[in-house]
Amino acid sequence: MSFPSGWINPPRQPEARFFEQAAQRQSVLTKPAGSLGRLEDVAIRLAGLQGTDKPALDHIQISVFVGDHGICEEGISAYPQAVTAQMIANFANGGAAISVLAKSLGAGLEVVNLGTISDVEPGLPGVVDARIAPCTRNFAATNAMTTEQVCTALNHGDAAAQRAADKGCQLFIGGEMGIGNTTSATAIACALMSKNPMKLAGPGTGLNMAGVRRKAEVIISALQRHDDDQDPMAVLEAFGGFEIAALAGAVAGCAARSIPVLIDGYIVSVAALIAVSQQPGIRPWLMFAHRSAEPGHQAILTAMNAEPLLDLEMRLGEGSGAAAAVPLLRVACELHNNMASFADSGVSNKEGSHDG
Ligand SMILES: Cc1cc2ncn([C@H]3O[C@H](COP(=O)(O)O)[C@@H](O)[C@H]3O)c2cc1C
Ligand SMILES: O=C(O)c1cccnc1
Repeated sequence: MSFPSGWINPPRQPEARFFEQAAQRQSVLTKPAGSLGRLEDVAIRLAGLQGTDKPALDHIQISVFVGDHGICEEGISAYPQAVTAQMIANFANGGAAISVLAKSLGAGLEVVNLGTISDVEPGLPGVVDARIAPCTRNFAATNAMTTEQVCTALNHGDAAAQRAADKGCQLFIGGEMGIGNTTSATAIACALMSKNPMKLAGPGTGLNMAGVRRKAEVIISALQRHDDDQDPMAVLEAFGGFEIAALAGAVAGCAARSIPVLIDGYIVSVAALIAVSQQPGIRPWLMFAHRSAEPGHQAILTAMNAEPLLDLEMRLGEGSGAAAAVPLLRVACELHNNMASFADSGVSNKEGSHDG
């Protein structure tokens, strides 16, 4: 199997003229310059990325990538691994946070099952069967994934980006579910950024202080085996997981298809960091929704020079933080598209004229 082209080739860059036009429009709307603060930036970003003078968010696609983690053998999560498969049914049955959010936003939702330890009932609506193996291998002992598995997962992510493109997606949100994946994500982040796991490891689903320490120690010893290779492929192979690799493939696939991506919390940000490490040209296509309560998130945001919109102390994942930011993005578009200009409204601008 070959790598998706978005993984190998740099994406097209968004065109400067749409950003410039949108910034120009913001400057003539009936408000003091800059007074809508970051809502102005959001509208300009979306207009620029969508290549339009009227940014819109009528077609939002959410793909939740799911996979189990061998590292759970080390006791690094507060929850049992069986929850991963159980949550697939919960996503499909509408009971998960992201299911409720997607419904309320009118967004498309699909769940990409990359492999779980426990069985998942076949034929659940909205679940894509992309099973690679029941679980990654325990990265405390060996590489989490083979090269082939990483490549397959990247392609599953790219396929999700293609499905989104086929539906005319204006904004893509990737989510994840996989008990143990904050450990995998932390190991990846530490490897890519040469950070100390004692600084980045956090409670995830709710470890106590001793649990967080133990989690950091597991990562420290795995990093020693890994021998400092910061190549994104090597890091994915070493630390997994299937859903994180697929997310990196989806982010790259969206950038390759000129689809803006709204990045969720800790785990999705790590997947974005992998994709950006592989292809720096992906970064302009990403917007960052929220700062997770997971303590390591800020370091990852800083590495990508990202200032997220929200800080609600959320720490769920599933794409929920990104979904929670969508109403704000929509408000930014409404204001941008529908406010009157000084010239149209007869309101005087700073210079006392109406033709601004
Ligand atoms: C019921 C439940 C629903 C979730 N939805 C997302 N996560 C989040 O928690 C997990 C990561 O935390 P850790 O590394 O500590 O296991 C991931 O599945 C993530 O998506 C959930 C966790 C649970 C328990
Ligand atoms: O911010 C996240 O993505 C997150 C944090 C804790 C657990 N699961 C996900």
